[in-house]
Amino acid sequence: MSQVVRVNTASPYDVAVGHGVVAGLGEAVGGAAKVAILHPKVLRERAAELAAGLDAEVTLIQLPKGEKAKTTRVLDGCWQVLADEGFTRSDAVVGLGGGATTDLAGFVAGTWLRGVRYVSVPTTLLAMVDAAVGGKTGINLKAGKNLVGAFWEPKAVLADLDFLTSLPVDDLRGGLAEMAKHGFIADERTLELFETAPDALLRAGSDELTEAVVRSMEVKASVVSGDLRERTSVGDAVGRELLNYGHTLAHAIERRERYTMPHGHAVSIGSQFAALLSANLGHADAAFVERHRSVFGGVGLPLTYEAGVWDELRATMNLDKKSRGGSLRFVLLDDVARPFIAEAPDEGVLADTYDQLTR
Ligand SMILES: NC(=O)c1ccc[n+]([C@@H]2O[C@H](COP(=O)([O-])OP(=O)(O)OC[C@H]3O[C@@H](n4cnc5c(N)ncnc54)[C@H](O)[C@@H]3O)[C@@H](O)[C@H]2O)c1
Ligand SMILES: O=C(O)C(=O)C[C@@H](O)[C@H](O)[C@H](O)COP(=O)(O)O
Ligand SMILES: [Zn+2]
Repeated sequence: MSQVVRVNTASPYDVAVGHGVVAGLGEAVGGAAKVAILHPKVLRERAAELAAGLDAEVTLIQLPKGEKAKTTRVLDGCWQVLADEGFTRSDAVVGLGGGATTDLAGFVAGTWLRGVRYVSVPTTLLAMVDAAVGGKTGINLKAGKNLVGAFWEPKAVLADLDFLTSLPVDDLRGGLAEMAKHGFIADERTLELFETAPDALLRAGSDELTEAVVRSMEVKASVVSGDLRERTSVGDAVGRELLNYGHTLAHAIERRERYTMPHGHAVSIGSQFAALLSANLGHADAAFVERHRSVFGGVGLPLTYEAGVWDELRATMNLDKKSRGGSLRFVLLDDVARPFIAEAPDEGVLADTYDQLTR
């Protein structure tokens, strides 16, 4: 079984999803004479197998694990390798790994010679449904998450579900957090799957997980097709910022944790905060807040965070990309698929909402 989800931006591309779709890598690199495959250590054997199957001179670049790949030092190291190997504008970069790998690899591709062909091969659930699709690439700084980056779209995304069989269950959970987010922002059926089959969603290879993955990719593809560069949120007409639901607090927590908390886990906590804030601003009702707890909590994701650290988190949020001038902006929901932007919410309400989250 394999399916294709189309991303309809100015440079359209396909996301192939199914078992064995990584076999399409040769075609996706489009006749490049040199190909660099960036991958974490855990995928070194798969990277070597894929390299052997390509009709190109392949350079394997092993990256540090997880967020440690998204640094200026690693980025500089990758540029040096491409320079040493003589990569030109007709060559290609492949990101084989989770979202940390695809964020870094996409940025390497987008910046080398001001941009070369990029192919994304996501190998975690989170990367398949979110990070590998949509062209956001970048790295973290000590000052904050994803503060440096660029929009650089892949020529193709190959989401091979076979990779999920080796993924630890906690990494599956991280992907489920972004999928639950996609459910709340746009897709009631996804939420039903979380509510009726949470155990099946935690099992690589289940029909329920495959259905939810494809639905999630469709949500992501549809939003980025309408607003690739995150420019159109005005008043209640919310563009790509919709995909940032739960991320304002999540990114501040990740920074506070020095990027050791998995992104999806932070998104789960941040989404609880977003639901509570919406209720406290008089929008969502108590049942909607409770639905967040049961959907994210039902697959074992965290729902609360430490008391007494609001001031630090709040200061980090000033650099959130949705902020304008000194004002915070939050993407919130009245209900499923009913978004609005909360501009500069009252600071007292924000602090009280955080207090509720810590209980
Ligand atoms: N660009 C975007 O639109 C976007 C969207 C969502 C998240 N992100 C970013 O994605 C990152 C999180 O991605 P993630 O959750 O995939 O984390 P990750 O990339 O750190 O991967 C999690 C772990 O799984 C390992 N791994 C990868 N594939 C494996 C496999 N098939 N089997 C066993 N282990 C495997 C990795 O080496 C890592 O240790 C964050 O940096 C986040 O900011 C980006
Ligand atoms: O694709 C998007 O747009 C998103 O916001 C998806 C998020 O899940 C993702 O974590 C993204 O990297 C956040 O982007 P940022 O612009 O807030 O750094
Ligand atoms: Zn995210």
